[in-house]
Amino acid sequence: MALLTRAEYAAIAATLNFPTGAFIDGGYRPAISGKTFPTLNPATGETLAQIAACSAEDVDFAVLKAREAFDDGRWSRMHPSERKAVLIRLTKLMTRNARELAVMESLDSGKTIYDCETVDVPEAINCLKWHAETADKIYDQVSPASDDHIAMILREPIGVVGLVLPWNFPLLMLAWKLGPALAAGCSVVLKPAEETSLTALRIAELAHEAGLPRGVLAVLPGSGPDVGEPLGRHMDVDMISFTGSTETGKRFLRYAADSNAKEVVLEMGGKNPAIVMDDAENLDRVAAHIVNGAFWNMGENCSATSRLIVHRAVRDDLMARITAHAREWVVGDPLAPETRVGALVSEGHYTKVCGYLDQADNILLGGKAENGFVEPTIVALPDNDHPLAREEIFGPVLSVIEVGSFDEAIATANDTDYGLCAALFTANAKRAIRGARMLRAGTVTVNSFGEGDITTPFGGHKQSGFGGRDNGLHAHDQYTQLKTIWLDLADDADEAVD
Ligand SMILES: NC(=O)C1=CN([C@@H]2O[C@H](COP(=O)(O)OP(=O)(O)OC[C@H]3O[C@@H](n4cnc5c(N)ncnc54)[C@H](O)[C@@H]3O)[C@@H](O)[C@H]2O)C=CC1
Ligand code: BAL
Repeated sequence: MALLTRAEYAAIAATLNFPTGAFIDGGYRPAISGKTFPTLNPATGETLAQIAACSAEDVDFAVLKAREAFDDGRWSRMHPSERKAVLIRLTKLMTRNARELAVMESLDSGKTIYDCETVDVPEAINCLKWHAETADKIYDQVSPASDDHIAMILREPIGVVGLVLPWNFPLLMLAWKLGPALAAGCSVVLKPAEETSLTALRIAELAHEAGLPRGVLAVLPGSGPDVGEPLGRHMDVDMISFTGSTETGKRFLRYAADSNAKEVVLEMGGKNPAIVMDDAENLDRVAAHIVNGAFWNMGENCSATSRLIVHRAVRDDLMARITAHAREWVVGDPLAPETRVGALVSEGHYTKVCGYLDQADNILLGGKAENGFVEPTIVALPDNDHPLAREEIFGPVLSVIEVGSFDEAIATANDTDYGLCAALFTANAKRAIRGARMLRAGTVTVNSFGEGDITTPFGGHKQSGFGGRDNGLHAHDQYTQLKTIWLDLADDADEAVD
């Protein structure tokens, strides 16, 4: 789809109807308390809408309706091909409303319209479609039991699941989790991040227009303590799938331990290294990957390349190329199609990122921050112990650490509490494979930056991940549980029961 002009996007923005109610049992409704909270456009500070501020009583009601729906089988026992048809209809409705979703997402999050139009919306549609297609293609198993028995291993939907989402990819993270959860037949209570509730609320409406039965999907806007915690502690929620900070992720483990030992899958923070060795080829291409990895989505990305670990033999050449590429990234109005770096998601987050800029002594590029916007910034660090090398900044800030050998590069890369993604640039095939094996990360890319695609599992080692994976068929493991059914086939007359 060709991009529009800034004026055309502004005209669409002016016509948008923002959803404001919680979505429970097939329709929008106010929070039971009647309370609301504002959702802002971080690029302008303008209030877009007042949204229902849900709390524990809304969680109870949504879970009750989700449980009723699960138990009566209106979705969980619907024929898989019919579940698939409903989900495919949802993707068609999203495609029909793609432009509206892209503009809504950009206004609510500060993300660029360029990314919303070319990545977030099309990839969310593709992701839901991919999982929809699996609904009638995943088979159960029969075990190698004796001739007198048959043992079936069934994969059943786990039940009522709570999906707790971050604000950096509101629609895409929704699709990563909602696609496999609904394809598996689960009922879903979804909590968007309080900064970015709008597109999730709109998707719930489109899903019901597509034929999703009432009760199967609830969307509850509100704060972490008011909605996330009661969901995490709920005795009738079977599983939580969370994406966000490591600190909040760990809370969900405590909530589960204190309540019903529900399953918990956590996709958390990262401090992702990109290693560039002295034998890396085509440094200009390497530079383009590093810049994209560090500054795409304002660096508000769990897989962002935030540490460049570079061999000193190529450092100066590489840095010249990286700064040249980074200067091309236009910062500013998210609705202008040429913008590549929009606004940070909130004033609070902007203040946090500015606090890191204040700790940077040796800024090689950028460093300017104004009214919620931060320039792509490159900082040289003396070593890997500096706070900019250790803490997740979640802003467009790339730290550079110089090393003198392959072993030092790998050791520096692994010297972190996180283990989500890593990149390794080298022309030496043995080093590439050895390095990829030695790096403690869920995804390692060689001579590129990326997260894989919808077919490959995504999640972290160490404090970046727990309990399962998003994406690929592995995502379905989160939302299903195994059941074994043994059948005795022996002839009654021949068989003595001990
Ligand atoms: N891995 C990732 O993709 C993300 C990482 N982050 C990191 O986290 C930092 C802080 O951002 P936040 O928005 O505060 O992340 P967060 O992890 O607190 O928020 C993620 C989700 O958890 C919910 N939540 C927050 N507190 C909760 C609680 N006590 N109980 C239950 N649910 C709760 C939020 O409402 C949101 O829906 C960022 O600066 C960034 O470093 C943030 C968003 C996504
Ligand atoms: N990059 C996708 C996962 C995340 O940032 O939350």
